[in-house]
Amino acid sequence: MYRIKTLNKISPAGLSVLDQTRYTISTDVENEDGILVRSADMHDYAFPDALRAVARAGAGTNNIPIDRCSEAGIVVFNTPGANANAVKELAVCALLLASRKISDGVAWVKEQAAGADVEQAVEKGKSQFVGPELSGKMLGVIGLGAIGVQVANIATKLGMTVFGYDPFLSVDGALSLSRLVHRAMDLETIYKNCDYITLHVPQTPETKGMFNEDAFHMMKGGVRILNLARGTLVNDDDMLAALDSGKVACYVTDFPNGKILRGKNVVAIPHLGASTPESEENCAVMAAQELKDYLENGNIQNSVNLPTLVQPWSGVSRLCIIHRNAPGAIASITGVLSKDGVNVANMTNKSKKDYAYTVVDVDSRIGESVADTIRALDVVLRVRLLNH
Ligand SMILES: NC(=O)c1ccc[n+]([C@@H]2O[C@H](COP(=O)([O-])OP(=O)(O)OC[C@H]3O[C@@H](n4cnc5c(N)ncnc54)[C@H](O)[C@@H]3O)[C@@H](O)[C@H]2O)c1
Ligand SMILES: O=C(O)CC[C@@H](O)C(=O)O
Repeated sequence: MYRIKTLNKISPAGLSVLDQTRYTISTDVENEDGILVRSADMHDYAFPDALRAVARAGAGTNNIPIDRCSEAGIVVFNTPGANANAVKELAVCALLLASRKISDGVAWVKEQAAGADVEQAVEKGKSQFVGPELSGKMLGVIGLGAIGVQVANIATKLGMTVFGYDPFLSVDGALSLSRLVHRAMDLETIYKNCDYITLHVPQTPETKGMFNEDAFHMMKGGVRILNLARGTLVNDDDMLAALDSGKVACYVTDFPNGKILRGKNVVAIPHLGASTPESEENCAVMAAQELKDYLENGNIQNSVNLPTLVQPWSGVSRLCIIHRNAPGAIASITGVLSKDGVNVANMTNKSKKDYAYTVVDVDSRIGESVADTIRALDVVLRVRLLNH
């Protein structure tokens, strides 16, 4: 039986991917083989010995200690694109919330409910909630991944002139991007020209705090900012000052905290970007499939710390070896096999930055003693032996 721990509420459609006769799934299972997680902070999580994989049902993995996982030979998966449509739809809503004073207006109407003549109060008071149209305005999209591309494309259909910035734009991203979207080659172009700016980058050391005093200084007065990516991309103190001075006319964030809520013209959403039944299901199903294929077959797809490697079974035993991406690593592994008289039926090796993964199918059933000898090699971080 594989033991799977869930650290957040995971859609039942995802859990049903894991056959109950082979998987025990619960929030309090111990010494788990795999974890299914959404936004729970795992930075202080003590890894049990059995833990082999963490599957993030979502895009951002900044809640997971990736380096610590890699060193412990734990594969971290995410679900690229599985919630992109949900976030794109919320981004359209956020553009309107940033423009039309809808949330203030709605709250104000509720306050009038106690008064005698709501209709009259509405017609008299509505002028305080006037806000500009999107059509004809300039939008800057920072990060043209699964979400940014969709936001950029749909904004062109709202009549906006769209600039997109992504120095690491993938081939898939480029192919999906509307020809109406202009490519900005630097952030300055976005900051200096855009009336609306929306963030769709991951939290990395480079992007953390990127919206700071210097960035606001370059922006147009009255710019409207959307942040459905991560709260930490924005320096809250600098944002509060920019809101106060009117440099930023409105800040719509999916990541409220006690400090930013005190700012004027802040529209705070309770992290609803991916909260649709459709995207919760997509993410959970994809995460569970990734976990299952890794635990049962050693295949890796959509990992953020290890390479993609899918090998059809061709032997009776399979060694799955996570090791450092170092010269001589493969030779030392095959050296152990030939010394033990083990014949290799098929073997694949792939690397990603400092780490590599080797899958070896062998013709004969081998025991844990071969795996133990490989485990003892300096370059090796984790070895699993699977039998077909
Ligand atoms: N609000 C929510 O519920 C919600 C839901 C999904 C994702 N997100 C957040 O949105 C982020 C993006 O999601 P995605 O699915 O589009 O991810 P993605 O990986 O498909 O796209 C991210 C893009 O950002 C680009 N990028 C990285 N660093 C950059 C930089 N310094 N400048 C410009 N571009 C840069 C990458 O090249 C990539 O194209 C996630 O990392 C997550 O933090 C939030
Ligand atoms: O799980 C969620 O609700 C949010 C996920 C989102 O922040 C992501 O990065 O995919």
